[in-house]
Amino acid sequence: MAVYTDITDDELSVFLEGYDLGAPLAFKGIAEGVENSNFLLETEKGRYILTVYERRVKADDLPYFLNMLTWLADRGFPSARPIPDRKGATLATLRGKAAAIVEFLPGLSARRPTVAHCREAGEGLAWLHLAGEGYPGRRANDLGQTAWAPLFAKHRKAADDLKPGLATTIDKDLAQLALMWPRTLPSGVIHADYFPDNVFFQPNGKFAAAIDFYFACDDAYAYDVAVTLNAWCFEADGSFNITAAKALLNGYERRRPLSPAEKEALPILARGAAMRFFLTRLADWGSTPAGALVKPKDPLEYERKLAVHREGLTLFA
Ligand SMILES: Nc1ncnc2c1ncn2[C@@H]1O[C@H](COP(=O)(O)OP(=O)(O)O)[C@@H](O)[C@H]1O
Ligand SMILES: N[C@@H](CCOP(=O)(O)O)C(=O)O
Repeated sequence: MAVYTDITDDELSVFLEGYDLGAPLAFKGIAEGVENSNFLLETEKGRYILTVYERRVKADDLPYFLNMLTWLADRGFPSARPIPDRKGATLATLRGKAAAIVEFLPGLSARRPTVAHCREAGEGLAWLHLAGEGYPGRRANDLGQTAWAPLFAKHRKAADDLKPGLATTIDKDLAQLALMWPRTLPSGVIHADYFPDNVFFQPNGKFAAAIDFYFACDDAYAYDVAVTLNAWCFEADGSFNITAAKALLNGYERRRPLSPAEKEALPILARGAAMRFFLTRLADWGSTPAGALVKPKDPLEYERKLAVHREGLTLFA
């Protein structure tokens, strides 16, 4: 359960006095998620999500994320609009930690994404990329390719503990990725964590919304597509579902056609994207705060995806 910070009823009432949202009617912690503490908040004015930022989210980055959410919502993209307090600020402090209230978005995530979900998710991602164009905020991808080797250096032992000999394999992967990484692809605002739990669908299966923009940054659009392919198109048995992948790409291209260079780069981008999530999961393995009741995500799931990409993918005939 991702509730690291507990908020009492009194604290909530005092906090809400700063907003024009009326009195609280219901307030409960949300089990899903791993990064921040999230609460479902119902007030006399409506339903909201209260987030207390923890762990990886740097306070200095919060204006970038919150202003982006406002930017996207202003352009009609279905992301959660931040709610300003009575002074117009969207960033607040609660229990000494940064916090924000955002709009509650209806919709359900797909626990077992189908090919149709993949197509819709792909289209939603392209919509997000287009809606982000012109956003004036800048944030480098601090989990981009150049960050991987230094991150892995701190966790080599954990890798060998998980699977003897894995550290040497990862070293070789990192060297190849550094040599082959594309650096001139079209770039802009990317979500960078567009996993099934961060995408909502309407009851008719249509794309409804995207949440959890706290890894968003400037990077190649096709890298975001690669992160998404990895997150949505692998089967439980570890095989890559090419039909789902083609549907995802087809959905994406309904709104934003990929250039030949982007298509050509997808296999190496997908390998790098698998490395990125393997590494953060490896770093989290065993370092989850006591009492948070959060189950760390399995690094080996991404090590298996990495192994598939080592063999190379054929996405376009
Ligand atoms: N704007 C929102 N509208 C509706 N539900 C939300 C919203 N934001 C978060 N949630 C709920 O909270 C859960 C955790 O949110 P998320 O941002 O993914 O957390 P974390 O950053 O900790 O991973 C989501 O799975 C979803 O159920
Ligand atoms: N998607 C990442 C972990 C981040 O979790 P989220 O709940 O913020 O999406 C992973 O699977 O490793």
